[in-house]
Amino acid sequence: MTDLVTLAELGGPLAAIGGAAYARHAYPAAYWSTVGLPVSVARLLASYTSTMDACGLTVAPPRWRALAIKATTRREVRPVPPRRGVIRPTSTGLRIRLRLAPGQELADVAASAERLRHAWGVHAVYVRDVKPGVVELRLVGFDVLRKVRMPRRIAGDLLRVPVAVREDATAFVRDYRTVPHELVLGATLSGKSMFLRNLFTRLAAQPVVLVGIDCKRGVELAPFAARLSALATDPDQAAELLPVLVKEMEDRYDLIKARQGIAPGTPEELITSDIWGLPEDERPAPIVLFIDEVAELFLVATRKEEERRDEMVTQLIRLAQLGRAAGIYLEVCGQRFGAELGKGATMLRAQLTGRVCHRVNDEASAKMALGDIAPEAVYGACAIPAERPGLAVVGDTSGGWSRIRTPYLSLADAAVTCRETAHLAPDVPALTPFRPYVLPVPVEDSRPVVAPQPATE
Ligand SMILES: Nc1ncnc2c1ncn2[C@@H]1O[C@H](COP(=O)(O)OP(=O)(O)OP(=O)(O)O)[C@@H](O)[C@H]1O
Repeated sequence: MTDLVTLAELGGPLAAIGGAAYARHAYPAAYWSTVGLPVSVARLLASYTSTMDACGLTVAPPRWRALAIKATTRREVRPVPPRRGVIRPTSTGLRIRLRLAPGQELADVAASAERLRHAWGVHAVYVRDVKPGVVELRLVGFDVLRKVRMPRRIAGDLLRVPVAVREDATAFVRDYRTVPHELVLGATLSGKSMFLRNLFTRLAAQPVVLVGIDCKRGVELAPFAARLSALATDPDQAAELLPVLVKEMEDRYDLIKARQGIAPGTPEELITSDIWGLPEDERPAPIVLFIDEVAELFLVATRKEEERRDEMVTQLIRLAQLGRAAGIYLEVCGQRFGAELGKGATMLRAQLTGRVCHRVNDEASAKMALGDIAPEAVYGACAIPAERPGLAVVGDTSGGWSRIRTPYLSLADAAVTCRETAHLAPDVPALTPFRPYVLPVPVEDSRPVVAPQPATE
């Protein structure tokens, strides 16, 4: 007997939801039970009006309708819920649009999300604004952050890469064109490297220059050597690499100036255009600089190191301030990033618009990542359990935040991707001296080392 459930078998209520999408495909019964669709759809349809009423989301009907009901029937005039659109199935649950009644707003529906979740027996209900007067309810049938699978259909683009899944089952897309620089914070074993690994491998498939500073002697980034255009594995090497990047940025500004016909002496801050305005054949490739364990760049033991530190911090701040227009983006990773790191730390942090905060050891660390952009997100970050590495709270300067988790990606798989995409690394001559040595891949030879000889010879 077939293990499939079709629209016809699911009965009448589903037919009412404009279920063309259901009708076209037959889904395995296991699928339905995982996402709890039959239950929630049936419940949703059967209890829609009463649930909305109980949640305070109904309004009195328009006067003309009340009069018509009174004139034509003996029914009592009951309040009406928001008009419901077609229920659309997704791989994780359902989506449904509601047309709000006059006087209602998104916050009214959002405030009832928890009550709706219980009423319809789903894992979570999320609400988002679609357009004035219309909101979308997203019903998620199970915990999508437990075993992460990236949504299949995501529109990626140059410097726009999906890296994780949000708790509402949508993809978290790292978009360098809108959020040029990002800070990734988290305690040890919280999943920072996994985040960088996912991000790195996604970017590796694009014509983007990838540069790394990994002061943990390269243990995190060295496996990606094949795709890295430059790698510094200690503060000394970083001190040599950063001025080269700053020079590259200045050269790119000169290129933009030359194209615009602006006099060469014009201060860089006055130039509003960027490399994206250049014709494609003249446009330099974008550079993404990954810095793992940024605190290592700040720590000093001697006065001489202090000078070097100050120089590096100044260069990093310049890259963060002016890099975007030159197509240079920063991905800074660390366990803590506060004023105690020293001069320039808070100034640099202020330039890092995107914030990803994994599990942290104390509230102060969460505040360093999220306190200045989304104070409520700090509590979300403090509640991340240790047994869920990779779970993080992501916020940006718009004040919005959400919980995300990266899919598991083994280091070996990431390294293979980097080797396969090595040919995509654009050539930046200035970075050639910093290109990391790539260990040759051991080739398995099935031939015996010593040729067998017959014993009787
Ligand atoms: N999204 C995830 N799903 C499943 N396992 C994960 C995920 N993220 C991280 N892990 C696991 O958690 C452990 C720690 O992850 P990771 O090395 O990324 O942490 P980290 O914050 O970089 O730690 P450290 O700072 O000590 O290097 C690893 O064993 C990794 O496999």
